[in-house]
Amino acid sequence: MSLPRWMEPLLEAGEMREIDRWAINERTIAVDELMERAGEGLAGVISRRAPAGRVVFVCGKGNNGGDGIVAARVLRQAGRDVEVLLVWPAEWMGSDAQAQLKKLPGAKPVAFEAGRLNKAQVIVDCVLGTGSSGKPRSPADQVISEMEAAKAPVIAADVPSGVDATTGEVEGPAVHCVATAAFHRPKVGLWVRPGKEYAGEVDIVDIGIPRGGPARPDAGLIGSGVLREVPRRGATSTKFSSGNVCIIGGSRGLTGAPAMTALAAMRAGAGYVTVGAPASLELSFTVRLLEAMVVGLPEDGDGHLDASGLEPVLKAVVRADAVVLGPGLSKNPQSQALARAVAPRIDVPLVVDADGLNALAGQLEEILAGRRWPTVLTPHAGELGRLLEVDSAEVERSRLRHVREAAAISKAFVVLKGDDTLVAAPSGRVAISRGRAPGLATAGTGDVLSGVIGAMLAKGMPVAQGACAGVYAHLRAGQIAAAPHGPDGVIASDVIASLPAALSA
Ligand SMILES: NC(=O)C1=CN([C@@H]2O[C@H](COP(=O)(O)OP(=O)(O)OC[C@H]3O[C@@H](n4cnc5c(N)ncnc54)[C@H](OP(=O)(O)O)[C@@H]3O)[C@@H](O)[C@H]2O)[C@@H](O)CC1
Ligand SMILES: [K+]
Repeated sequence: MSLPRWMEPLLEAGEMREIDRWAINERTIAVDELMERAGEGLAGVISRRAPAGRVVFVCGKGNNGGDGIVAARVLRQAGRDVEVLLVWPAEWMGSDAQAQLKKLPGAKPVAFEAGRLNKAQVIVDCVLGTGSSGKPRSPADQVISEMEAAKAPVIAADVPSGVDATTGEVEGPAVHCVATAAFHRPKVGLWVRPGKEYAGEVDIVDIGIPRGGPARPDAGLIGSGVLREVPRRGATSTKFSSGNVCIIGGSRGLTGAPAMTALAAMRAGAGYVTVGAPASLELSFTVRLLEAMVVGLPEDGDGHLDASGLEPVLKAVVRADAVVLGPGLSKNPQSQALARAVAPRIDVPLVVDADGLNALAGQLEEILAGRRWPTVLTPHAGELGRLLEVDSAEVERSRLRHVREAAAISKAFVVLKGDDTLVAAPSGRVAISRGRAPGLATAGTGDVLSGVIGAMLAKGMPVAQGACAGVYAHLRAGQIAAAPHGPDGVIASDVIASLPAALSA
């Protein structure tokens, strides 16, 4: 199935190779023609981003190196001071790259030497591209470390060397680039951390591959078009048709979380919001949430939801169109047992967040197996690690693999939060947020996200679309909240207040 209109496709290395092969074999476009356009495009990116000074190209033996040699020729012909350094002996290079070497005017390429990087105003990384696999091996590893240590900014051809184009994983040395010239389409690894941190700005270079190629990408960026899919209020709307969200959570000391989830759901357009929380805490919600309903639920006498509350919870959610389970729930064993009992019994779309997720740790498959309605899980790396029983550092190393694994096991849609928020479907499809909203790096913004997604699902959006609309609106609200004074000092309440503007754009 092709990606929805609001997703901008990203390619894995294998998919790019398939497209290249198709263009060459089926559309009779010669490799050197593709390489010529890639090199010209790369030269254009260099001219725009680094218009003056010496350009030092560091070229590997594959076609990525060939692209660099074309760009070096184009810039030399335009009068730029250009040097080409080869990582491997010229005779080891692929035939297409060797052919380009012969066309290079001016000084011959020389073997790589770290000292030569000192004279560069800009370094162009053409060592490894989509043909690379695994940790960089010698001599590429040493060269990559030297480029990383050099003072001059680095621009990458197609993908920063050391970054896995398909996964964004970085197993050994890699180069932090100010920009990456992505040929044909950006590769997935440019948008997934840690690879994303190395890619810098991503400039897309058209290399003349026609439409209609063979690859059916399964990953893409969430585009602004997703907000056009959000149902809007109209003349015949009622508070119920706008979306009825019920939030179950809260505990002594953790009343802010469900309150923010509720406010976020309302600001994202839900017309009717209920908070179900420990009975002794009812007043704190009543005074804060003027527009929401509050239902006091059985508790242990110390402000924690009690496992005996299953039936009252099911009663509280009976008219809801979507439920958010977990904000402020706490790790109290009784409350966790309640969450495990409630999750399979909710017959509307369910968002599980925060301590609701911790309740599912290690039992994802069993607990969610009985659900007949879609589920969205919204973990950060630590919570995903607990769900899958792996270290959070391991999740951070391979974010794409782990989010897909959790979605496959749980049959839920999994939203792995971060600057590169990843939304994985059980099918393996992944939608990726562009990110770049540092204002969101503060307490409570996760509670806001679960409320926004809850509102989208309550409005009846299909689950993948609703989750992505929620992620996009939340991101944009984070950017709007930071606009007047920068990201520092943004608090989650500012993000909530910015949601209507984010959704109206
Ligand atoms: N195909 C096309 O039509 C077009 C492709 N285009 C461009 O080509 C790029 C892909 O080119 P590519 O496939 O030649 O591979 P590329 O990334 O240059 O180098 C791989 C070389 O490195 C080696 N190597 C591998 N892993 C390694 C490691 N871990 N550590 C060290 N070395 C390693 C491996 O050799 P090995 O030692 O494994 O035999 C191989 O020689 C793509 O990104 C785009 O820029 C454009 O020009 C448009 C047309
Ligand atoms: K590269």
